[in-house]
Amino acid sequence: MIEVSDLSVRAGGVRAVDEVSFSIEPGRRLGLIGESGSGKTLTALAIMGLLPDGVTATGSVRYRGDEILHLSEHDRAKLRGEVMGMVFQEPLTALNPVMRIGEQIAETLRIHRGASRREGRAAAGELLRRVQMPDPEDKLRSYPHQLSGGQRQRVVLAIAIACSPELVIADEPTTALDVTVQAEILRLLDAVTVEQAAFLLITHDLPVVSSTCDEVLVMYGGRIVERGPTDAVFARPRHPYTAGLLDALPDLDEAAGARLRAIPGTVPALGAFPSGCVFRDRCERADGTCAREPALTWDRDRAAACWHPLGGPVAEEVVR
Ligand SMILES: Nc1ncnc2c1ncn2[C@@H]1O[C@H](COP(=O)(O)OP(=O)(O)OP(=O)(O)O)[C@@H](O)[C@H]1O
Repeated sequence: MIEVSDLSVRAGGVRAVDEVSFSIEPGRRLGLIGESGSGKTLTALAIMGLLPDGVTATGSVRYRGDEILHLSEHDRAKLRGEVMGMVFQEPLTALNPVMRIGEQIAETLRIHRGASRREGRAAAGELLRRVQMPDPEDKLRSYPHQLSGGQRQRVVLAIAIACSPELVIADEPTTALDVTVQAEILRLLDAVTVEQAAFLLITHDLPVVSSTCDEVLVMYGGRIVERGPTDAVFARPRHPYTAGLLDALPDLDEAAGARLRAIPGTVPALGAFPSGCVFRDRCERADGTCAREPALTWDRDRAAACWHPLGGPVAEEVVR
């Protein structure tokens, strides 16, 4: 459906994305991973037609066979609403600070679907329910600053899926959120994009890719250095960079029989832990001695870890 061929992006005099090619088929979930600065965001922005001034793209991006990379801004904006939706890292920058939530969602439907004011408002309420916003009718009248970060990201998601796009791109959709709502937003993204056609997830979070994506692309220095079915790439990484990324994760098999390894220097975050993480309001250590919050429990049959947001891992243990 979306075919990217030899896409290069020049930013600040350098080729930040270097002849990248891949396609996203309907119904597929593609993970784009790689270290900071490897070119993931610029790749997504080039697909969306949202590159900042002075940043230029060459190569080809095709939608249903038609070249879209160099369409006029007017045509790109139309495609963005109708065919592609994007969820950004920081929801505040994606929302208009002086416009009520309901109007922002309804505006998308008015522009792209020709909805009347009333229809737009009714649909906005329904979309807020779909993204599981608490008190959706009240929230329609709120301004972005009156919502929490997680609630704002739900609004961005509602706008992104308002016109049932064929592709949803999410760029680090949970990085800016409190750790306690990250898992919830990811579950929601997963659920709403199941109903959509294709999903491109940009993240540093390998466990999330592992549990969400069918295929994965690994970027390094602007190039794709490895690609393939997620299970195969994670089980047998061929590129040393991918192997290095995977090595940075705690090993659950090891954990089943021994103490878990702490990752030196990492701030505990969802991204540092394997899939199957469950966030609780309070720590759920087996012996019940830890009352810190928030805390993380993962794979409770085999291992559990507690951490404090400022102090790093405070305890790691095997639960038998
Ligand atoms: N507007 C810009 N002008 C100049 N250079 C830019 C611009 N935007 C990005 N770059 C540079 O392009 C390179 C790729 O940036 P990009 O944001 O795509 O990386 P990324 O892989 O998404 O990183 P992160 O995971 O930190 O978001 C980086 O070196 C970045 O500094």
